[in-house]
Amino acid sequence: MSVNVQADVVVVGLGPGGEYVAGTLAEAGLDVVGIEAELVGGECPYWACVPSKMMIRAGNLLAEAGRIPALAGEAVVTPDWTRVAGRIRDAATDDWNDQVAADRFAAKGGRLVRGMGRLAGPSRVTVGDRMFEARRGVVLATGIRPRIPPVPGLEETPYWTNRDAMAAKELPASMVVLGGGAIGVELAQVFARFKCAVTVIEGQDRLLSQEEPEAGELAAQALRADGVTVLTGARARQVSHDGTAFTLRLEGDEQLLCAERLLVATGRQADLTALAVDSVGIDPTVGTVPTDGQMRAGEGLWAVGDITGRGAFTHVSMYQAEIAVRDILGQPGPDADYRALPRVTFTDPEIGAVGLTERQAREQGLAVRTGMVTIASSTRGWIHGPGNEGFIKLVEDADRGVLIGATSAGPVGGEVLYGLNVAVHAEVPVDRLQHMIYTYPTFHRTIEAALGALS
Ligand SMILES: Cc1cc2nc3c(=O)[nH]c(=O)nc-3n(C[C@H](O)[C@H](O)[C@H](O)COP(=O)(O)OP(=O)(O)OC[C@H]3O[C@@H](n4cnc5c(N)ncnc54)[C@H](O)[C@@H]3O)c2cc1C
Ligand SMILES: NC(=O)c1ccc[n+]([C@@H]2O[C@H](COP(=O)([O-])OP(=O)(O)OC[C@H]3O[C@@H](n4cnc5c(N)ncnc54)[C@H](O)[C@@H]3O)[C@@H](O)[C@H]2O)c1
Repeated sequence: MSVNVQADVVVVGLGPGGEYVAGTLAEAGLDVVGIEAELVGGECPYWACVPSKMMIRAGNLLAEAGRIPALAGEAVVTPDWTRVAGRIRDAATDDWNDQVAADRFAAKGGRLVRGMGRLAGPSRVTVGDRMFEARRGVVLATGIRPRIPPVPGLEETPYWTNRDAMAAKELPASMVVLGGGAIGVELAQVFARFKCAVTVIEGQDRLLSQEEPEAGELAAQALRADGVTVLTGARARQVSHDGTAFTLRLEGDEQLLCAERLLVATGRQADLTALAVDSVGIDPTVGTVPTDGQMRAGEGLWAVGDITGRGAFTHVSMYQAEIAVRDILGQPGPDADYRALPRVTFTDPEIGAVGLTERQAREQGLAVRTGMVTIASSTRGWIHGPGNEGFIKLVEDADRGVLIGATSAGPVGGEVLYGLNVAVHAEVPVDRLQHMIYTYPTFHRTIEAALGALS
């Protein structure tokens, strides 16, 4: 090693989790080295949350215009992807340039090192031929990458991942989306709304298979209403590309699927071998970095964000980052608590959920009561008219009389989720929730009806 650099803290990976840890500790006066292989800010602002939500905002506007004839008159809209691509390039990503974020980190007093960090035993990280030694600790925040399934032929084709989709200057005429999870359903709907002929192939028997069955069914209905072909319980057997188009063969099906583009969205995984976590006694084959409640992964070692496997969401990475910062600064604070973990799939309708699904609760052997009411049956849903699909589903631990899970699907379903998030997090007794005043006529008033339906 030609150089040996000392610092208080070395943060590897400056996505939302690592950038927060590194920047906050630097502001607190520690000498922080932040190592980033690509762009400061990570996946979320450049290839994930932010650009995808810009696409969704645009797609939702088109869909909303389509609802005008039933309610308000005539509207003629002409979808133009160049507006979306331009906004992502100019406003969101600065043409995938992170200078602003790098300057922000430097202004806080952090030292940015560009390159691939690799652990070299406790408190040591190498980048090329440079060795960084941390006096107080190392924080791992390197995120996860697309998991490409071993479908014969796939590796040899120019398939897209989320990164290609976020950078698309124009949309293909047709696309197959492999995987009907969060990425698959969000992007399938947007692309369909911009007149791309989309087929989603999901291996499980429903979309959004981690969520309530009703959520997957609603997502499928919404996608189909936008013209998407949804194939569940389907798996690709073989993929090829002839220089122009993709051809997919499905297991147990002789029919061929052809499309201009193939988006692979079949989950994501960490590359812990590249990070050499074995040098600090962590098994790289486990796939995630185990941590305790203070985000400690070992002596002088912390981990935050997607690599911890506690929910691949920006809000989880930042929640964990806050805990790690406190712990590194020696300040006491509560352990990480994932009982009320919220997530929102930003389809139209939005599908938000918090805590356990009914099935997860039953598998824990709890005495479960559920209540479910559609948004359309509420006054606000009825007033809303077209686009009012959705429901509130509650999961109660009947022995304790508290909600332990909930799904809020509908227009602004992700916003309505907030009240349920508080209820699950704070363990507000159902009896108290049933006796509070719910504003009329709101979407969230459906929660009151769902509480009344608990059985
Ligand atoms: C299409 C898409 C849409 C999404 N939408 C949402 C959403 O709406 N809401 C939400 O909450 N979440 C969303 N997510 C998830 C969200 O993007 C992640 O949870 C979040 O980015 C995780 O942050 P992180 O800090 O753990 O890792 P990342 O953001 O992945 O950042 C890790 C950083 O580490 C760097 N790195 C990796 N290895 C090394 C190394 N060895 N040395 C140095 N640097 C390294 C990487 O270059 C990267 O910059 C979405 C994800 C995708 C793919
Ligand atoms: N709105 C949000 O918060 C948001 C949006 C996008 C992504 N994300 C995060 O990113 C993560 C990754 O997203 P994702 O959609 O890639 O993963 P995912 O795990 O959510 O969904 C992947 C889907 O692909 C299916 N699948 C796997 N292998 C398959 C195969 N060979 N053929 C057909 N289907 C197959 C799985 O059954 C699963 O339903 C999400 O879990 C989420 O944490 C969040």
